[in-house]
Amino acid sequence: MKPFCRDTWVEVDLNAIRANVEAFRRHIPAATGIMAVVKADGYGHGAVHVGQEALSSGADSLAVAMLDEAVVLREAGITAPVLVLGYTPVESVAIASRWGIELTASHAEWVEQAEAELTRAGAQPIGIHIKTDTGMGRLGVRDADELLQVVEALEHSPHLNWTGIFTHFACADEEDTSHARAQHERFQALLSALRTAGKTLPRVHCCNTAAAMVFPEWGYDTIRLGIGLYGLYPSPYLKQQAVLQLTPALSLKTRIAHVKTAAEAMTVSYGATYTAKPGETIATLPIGYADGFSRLLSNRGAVLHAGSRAPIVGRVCMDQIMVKIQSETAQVGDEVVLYGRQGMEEISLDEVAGLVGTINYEIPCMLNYRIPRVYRRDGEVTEVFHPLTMT
Ligand SMILES: Cc1ncc(COP(=O)(O)O)cc1O
Repeated sequence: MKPFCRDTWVEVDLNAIRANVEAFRRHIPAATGIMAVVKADGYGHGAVHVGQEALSSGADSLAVAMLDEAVVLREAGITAPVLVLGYTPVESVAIASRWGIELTASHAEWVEQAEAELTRAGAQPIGIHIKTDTGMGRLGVRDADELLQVVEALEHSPHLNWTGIFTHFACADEEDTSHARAQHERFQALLSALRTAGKTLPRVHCCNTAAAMVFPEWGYDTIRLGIGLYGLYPSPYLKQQAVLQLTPALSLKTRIAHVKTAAEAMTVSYGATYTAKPGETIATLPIGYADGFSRLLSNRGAVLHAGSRAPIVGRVCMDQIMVKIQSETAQVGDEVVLYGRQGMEEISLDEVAGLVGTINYEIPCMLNYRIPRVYRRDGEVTEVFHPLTMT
């Protein structure tokens, strides 16, 4: 039995994941590692499968946003180092200890509370990376005094090992590099302050995809590779620069569920915002905004059928969309590409992001539990994972 009962699915090309890791491997210094960022369920691609492929392709650790995401990786049998990049409530630190997961600290009080919690729980020690805020304005210590307070709190915490220090760039994907350079200078000053205070530095990291592309020499001990792992560029500017050749890993596909040719003028979908002319062929596809296919694509987006673009007509519904098919021979069951390539045509995540007024990062992250993920290697299906039925 097919593991899913609606003909709409994501395809993830594991060869592309491997190729993207190898492209960065060739670009960054040999001594710099690769931490594959698989938060948000691997940017919608599937954290476990992408994490495993990244680790077998040259990455040596993984990163996620929250502890729950890290536990999923461990429950799937992944034993590589996993870092939680976001804030973890102190009440949960014993879970990190149980699964051997590294956490991020941004202030000394959290360290003291975490130590007390681990002592209370009789837990094993965990690794801690200190986050420094050099200009992202999100999490992290802001100056050398704060940083030294966190280091000293860690030095007085038998259950917390200082295993890393990092910062995150806000503008490394932009043509103007002044903000990124200023952040890097602040980061270097913080590292110098630690050395002056006689501290031995643990793993140091700062680069996201954009910084790794533009400033590979800032790789330090590891880069944190997110969007580039999935074959997407951090910005239109860096896509145009094409410092690296990346291969998009995700496609979104479906099959025609219904097709008709208008005998006379015919309105389509809620609000009757589109009127098909006599002779136009309209196909109905089983995907909608409840799947994470944006309603902003109503009367704006397009799909690929028989190697041609077919415009979305009428409003995107919760579970279905309608498209104006070019070919006379369209049939129920024909494959349609919503994101990705078909023949010589492509609908890129960049194009879709532009149509809905967001960035390419958000588009795959929106695809939710209703859409099964089909993994392919060398063109063959290796596994199907359906979040709706396989929890
Ligand atoms: C702290 C942190 N680090 C790294 C990333 C990955 O960024 P890209 O997807 O742009 O590579 C995200 C993030 O929040």
